[in-house]
Amino acid sequence: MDKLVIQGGGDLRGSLHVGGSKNTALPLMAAAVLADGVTTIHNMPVLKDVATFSNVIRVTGCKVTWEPDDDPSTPETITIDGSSIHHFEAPYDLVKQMRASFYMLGALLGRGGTARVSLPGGCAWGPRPVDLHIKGMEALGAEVREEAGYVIAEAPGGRLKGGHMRFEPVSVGATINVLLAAVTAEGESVLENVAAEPDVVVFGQMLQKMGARIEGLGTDTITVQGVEKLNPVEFTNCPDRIELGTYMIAAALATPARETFRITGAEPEHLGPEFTEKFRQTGVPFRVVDGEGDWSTVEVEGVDAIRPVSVETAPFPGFATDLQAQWTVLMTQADGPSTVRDTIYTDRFKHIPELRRLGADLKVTGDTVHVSGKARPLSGATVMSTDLRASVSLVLAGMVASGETNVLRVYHLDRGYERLEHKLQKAGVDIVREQYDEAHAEGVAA
Ligand SMILES: CC(=O)N[C@H]1[C@@H](OP(=O)(O)OP(=O)(O)OC[C@H]2O[C@@H](n3ccc(=O)[nH]c3=O)[C@H](O)[C@@H]2O)O[C@H](CO)[C@@H](O)[C@@H]1O
Ligand SMILES: C=C(OP(=O)(O)O)C(=O)O
Repeated sequence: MDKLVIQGGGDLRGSLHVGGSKNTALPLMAAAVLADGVTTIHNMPVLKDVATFSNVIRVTGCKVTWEPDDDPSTPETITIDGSSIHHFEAPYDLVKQMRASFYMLGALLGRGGTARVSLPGGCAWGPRPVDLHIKGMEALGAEVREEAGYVIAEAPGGRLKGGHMRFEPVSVGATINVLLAAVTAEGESVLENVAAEPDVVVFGQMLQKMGARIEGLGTDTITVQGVEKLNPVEFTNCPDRIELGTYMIAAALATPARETFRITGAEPEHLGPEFTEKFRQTGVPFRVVDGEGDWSTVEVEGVDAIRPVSVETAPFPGFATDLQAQWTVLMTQADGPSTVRDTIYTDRFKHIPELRRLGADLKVTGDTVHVSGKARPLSGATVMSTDLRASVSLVLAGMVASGETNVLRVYHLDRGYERLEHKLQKAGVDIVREQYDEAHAEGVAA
């Protein structure tokens, strides 16, 4: 297994580059399965999750070509040839590795009217049900049953029918899955209380380019007029908004006062107004300037003092739950107490005991973390990654802690941050990846 070893207290200087969005890349890949031909997607991140999903798609007989290179600043291109699809299944061994594999339910139903997809496996935190995904397929006329850990769905007569579905609560994944199925259903579908995250909007735009008739992207109601088939296209993925938010927080934490740190390849609009406003309230100056090509550069200026700012997560345009763990670390360096509340995943706090090991003064009551602020400085320790965003929060904390921090189980981090240690090294952070034998490591429970 790999761990990251960080010598904390150093400065962040220069720039970091944002890669293609993970949470958009995965539905874009699922969309490609709907077309009988070769779809090309640019600006793909080189991530474990993209590799896993490529394998999920390969099981169906579709050909996936992906040749990542070693330079994280150059975007990658993936091609998915849907013409040879013949096996309408997503097996447990792959689906258990990544929850978004469940998008194959909508993709396979939409493409062939039949799907056998494993239920997603163990969760990184609390319950993450898929009831809305299944109800959505039923609303489109699918006959769905569960058998031996698999969801088996059939469209009577081989094609789904338009239907009505209201999502409660708002769900990114269920909106995507039901859209995948609805675009080729016969007739009109009305989807209410849908997610408006940029991941969903950009995915919907690719479906439109493929010939889907969709209205209402980015609002709370989407209407679809089903078409018989979709065409393969060439499409460009958007930058990763969570990576951008993470780097803005890193810059606020570690850029020397009055120096400017640059985050390139960004799409700041995708962060949403709530994050931007809360970041502004911390007193850390930032501005958006033109960048290379289609994307922007965000310039963050280092400060002497960070103001405490409480946040509460909410569906887009609210504060993203995928940024709350990183925000908690930012608030450990603020000049006073604050709270971080997660209303989407009310128990997404597995990073808290680990941050406490670094000396952070944090208390959890219900869905809220109480952060005491900078009064208690952080110092290096060995900590364990438990999920993707938890693990990057530990890296951020390690960057500001005095001494050495060892972040174990970084395979979680590799799901969503492309070559993070290489990027951080270039920006002046003393961070290295090392192999370790967890079972025999001193002081580490297996
Ligand atoms: C691959 C991907 O894009 N993952 C993101 C996606 O996850 P994911 O799509 O799994 O998250 P959802 O938006 O579905 O979850 C939102 C809420 O809906 C609930 N729910 C969801 C589905 C369902 O069938 N029933 C139900 O009750 C969940 O428990 C949660 O409370 O959105 C989350 C919320 O922004 C992010 O944290 C994840 O990074
Ligand atoms: C939680 C995340 O992904 P997933 O939904 O695939 O677990 C994430 O991207 O932060």
